[in-house]
Amino acid sequence: MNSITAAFKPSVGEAPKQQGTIPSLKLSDGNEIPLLGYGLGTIYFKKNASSGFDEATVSHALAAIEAGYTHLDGAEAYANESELGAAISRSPVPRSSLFITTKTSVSPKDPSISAALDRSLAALGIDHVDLYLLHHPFFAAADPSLLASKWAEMEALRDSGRARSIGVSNFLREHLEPILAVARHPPVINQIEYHPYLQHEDGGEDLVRWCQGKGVAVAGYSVLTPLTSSRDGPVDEVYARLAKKYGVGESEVGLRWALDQGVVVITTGRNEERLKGYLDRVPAFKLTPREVEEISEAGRRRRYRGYWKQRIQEGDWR
Ligand SMILES: NC(=O)C1=CN([C@@H]2O[C@H](COP(=O)(O)OP(=O)(O)OC[C@H]3O[C@@H](n4cnc5c(N)ncnc54)[C@H](O)[C@@H]3O)[C@@H](O)[C@H]2O)C=CC1
Ligand SMILES: O=CCc1c[nH]c2ccccc12
Repeated sequence: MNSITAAFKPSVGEAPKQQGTIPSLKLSDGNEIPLLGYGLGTIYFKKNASSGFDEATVSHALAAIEAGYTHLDGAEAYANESELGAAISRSPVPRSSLFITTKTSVSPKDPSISAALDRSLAALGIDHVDLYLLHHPFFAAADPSLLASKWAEMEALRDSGRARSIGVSNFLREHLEPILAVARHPPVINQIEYHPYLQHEDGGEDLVRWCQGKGVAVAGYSVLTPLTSSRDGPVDEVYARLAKKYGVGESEVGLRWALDQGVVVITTGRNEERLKGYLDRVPAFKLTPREVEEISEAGRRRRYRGYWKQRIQEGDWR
């Protein structure tokens, strides 16, 4: 067992973890990231037409923080960084106990990553983010040399202290290699869609293990896809059996499948009971390597991608 999976297993012979406390993973730059995060990308509400500010989003983010989620995942593209900022400032949890991620979509219209981070910090009402990510590699589709040059801009943000850690999202090996070849501060994490129906093993290549082997941690989003947008599939029987065995919900089995591979999980939701249940139950059990593989094996019988399909079809990616 590696130090990552050890960190999220039930403690044996250690002081019991405080209920609702989420263990962390040490990143390659020495900073720590809580293994379970709450995302603001997929809780949509209509913005109030007059103020352009959505109180319902603030309430849900605040409820997540109050439940014990200290890792919050945002992005400039989600257009709700002000709402996340309001939740941060209204919450009783000190800023120093929170881990705030946001992301930039590098666009030809707005090429300065430093200016993008300043906009995000202003909207969030904070002076640094814990993790700043390049949201996707599409900006470099026509000119791959942009991967290294934009990464140098990210490194300057880390040097400035405005981003404590820097990483990428939706990157494949072909996008990471040119960066790893020249980086002073290599990306600490790659946040990707990861679930049993999208295991990134194309052509015998295992992107998750490849990243981890290079010191780039993996964070998974849409981990619960078999229970949400791609239901009635081949993993259902295994989820149901393991949920019964461990006395937990199927969502919790799905989350553990990723965590037990050392993958940080970004989930979300508006159902407070379900979210609190994750904090209570997910750290309290662990799948065996055989059970993880059983889910993976069943998942390989279906292929499904929820995000970024259109950009891939347009040839920005594969
Ligand atoms: N970097 C990127 O390109 C992307 C990042 N993300 C980040 O990840 C976060 C989470 O993404 P999701 O796909 O929403 O994650 P997810 O796969 O964890 O799904 C969360 C949803 O599943 C529902 N759910 C949980 N258990 C269920 C069950 N048993 N039956 C039915 N529904 C159930 C929850 O209510 C919630 O709405 C986003 O908010 C965003 O922050 C998401 C997409 C792309
Ligand atoms: O981050 C990925 C998915 C997502 C959710 N909401 C938005 C808004 C704009 C771009 C991407 C996304």
